[in-house]
Amino acid sequence: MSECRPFSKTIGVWMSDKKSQKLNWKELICVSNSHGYRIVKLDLERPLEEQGEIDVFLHKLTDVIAAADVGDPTASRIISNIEQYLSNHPNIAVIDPLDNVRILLNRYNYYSILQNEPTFSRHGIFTPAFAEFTTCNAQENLEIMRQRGVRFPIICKPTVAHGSKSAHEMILVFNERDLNVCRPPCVVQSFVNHNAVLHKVFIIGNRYHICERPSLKNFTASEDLEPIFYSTGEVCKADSQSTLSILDPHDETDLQMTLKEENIKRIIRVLRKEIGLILAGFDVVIDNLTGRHAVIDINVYPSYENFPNFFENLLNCIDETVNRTIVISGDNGDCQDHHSVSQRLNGLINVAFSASKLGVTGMNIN
Ligand SMILES: Nc1ncnc2c1ncn2[C@@H]1O[C@H](COP(=O)(O)OP(=O)(O)OP(=O)(O)O)[C@@H](O)[C@H]1O
Ligand SMILES: O=P(O)(O)O[C@H]1[C@H](OP(=O)(O)O)[C@@H](OP(=O)(O)O)[C@@H](O)[C@@H](O)[C@@H]1OP(=O)(O)O
Ligand SMILES: [Mg+2]
Repeated sequence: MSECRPFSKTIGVWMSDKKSQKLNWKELICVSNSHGYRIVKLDLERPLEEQGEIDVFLHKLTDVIAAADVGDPTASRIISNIEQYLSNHPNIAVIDPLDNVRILLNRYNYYSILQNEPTFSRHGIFTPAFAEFTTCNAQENLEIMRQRGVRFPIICKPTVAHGSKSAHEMILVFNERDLNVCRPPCVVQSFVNHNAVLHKVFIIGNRYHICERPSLKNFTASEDLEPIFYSTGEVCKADSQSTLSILDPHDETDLQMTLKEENIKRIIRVLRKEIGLILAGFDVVIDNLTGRHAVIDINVYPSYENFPNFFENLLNCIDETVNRTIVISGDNGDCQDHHSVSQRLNGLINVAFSASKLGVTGMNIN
């Protein structure tokens, strides 16, 4: 931890009550203070100008942006006040810029970014085929699926990826007969059998942590199976014990599938370049037939569960962003360089790893 020094800068923080209650504020304040920052909790109901000067705006506004996008007047007012405030104070470091966050609010948008990434396929990385339904017309939707190569079984996911409990309500559909359970606007995606293992990657700037979670067992298309409704939280949290995660006996004998660390780094680089978030996460499953890595979800400012030294890493990243300074370690040794944020997000240099019982942590991927 850095040595104590007087506070020279202020971090204004806002996140939902749900997220705020999970946050260890004491530790955030302590680590921030040791880096020379004071923490101010912002009240979005009051003018930001009245809440003191800030140097950093650290937020998770997904819920509010999502509500504003569907016309909620309070949320719209809050977002436009924040945008006005940030445009009046261009020197505030925003983690993360609202426009970048918006990209991840829509599943169709971010799957399209992943699908269009030319370097992925040669490294065995893909996003499963997907399509968007905007109406309830089952015949039309079937045709859309055919055109886009989406095959049963499918997972139907709300198009809006964040901002409410309902964003995480999923449906597994096994045949065209049951396509009418899909409620638009939604994205349907081909199901990838992955032996019920989910790899979650949490990213803080140039640092990341990978951990394993339970996931869905293997399925095939079937005329007999009824749709399965589930919420991500019931199946894919560290302590979830869903029967949907119990492999069938014949699945147990399948080959073990290994996560390719190199591929995780490739995905991180692409996300930085195309989406440009400092605080993000994504989920990967490994196709149990081909070993290819499927990116099935990207998240804004996720839970960071078990991320080693989360606050220290966060503050280091904030320091780098505020100072627009990074240490680049390459073959020619360490050097200091000054970059704009976008240049910084595009840079790719060095990696060092430390394995832990809880997962794998990578450092300095840029
Ligand atoms: N294409 C797929 N193939 C196989 N399983 C999938 C696929 N898409 C999603 N899943 C399963 O459904 C779960 C939820 O999907 P997804 O990650 O898209 O939802 P989410 O609610 O956005 O998740 P999170 O809470 O991590 O943000 C995944 O963790 C995985 O178990
Ligand atoms: O609820 P948890 O603590 O598990 O965190 C979840 C987080 O909720 P939070 O915003 O309250 O942190 C979710 O945010 P929204 O999509 O709803 O905005 C999303 O990022 C999930 O991926 C996180 O789950 P994890 O990826 O870690 O499984
Ligand atoms: Mg998600």
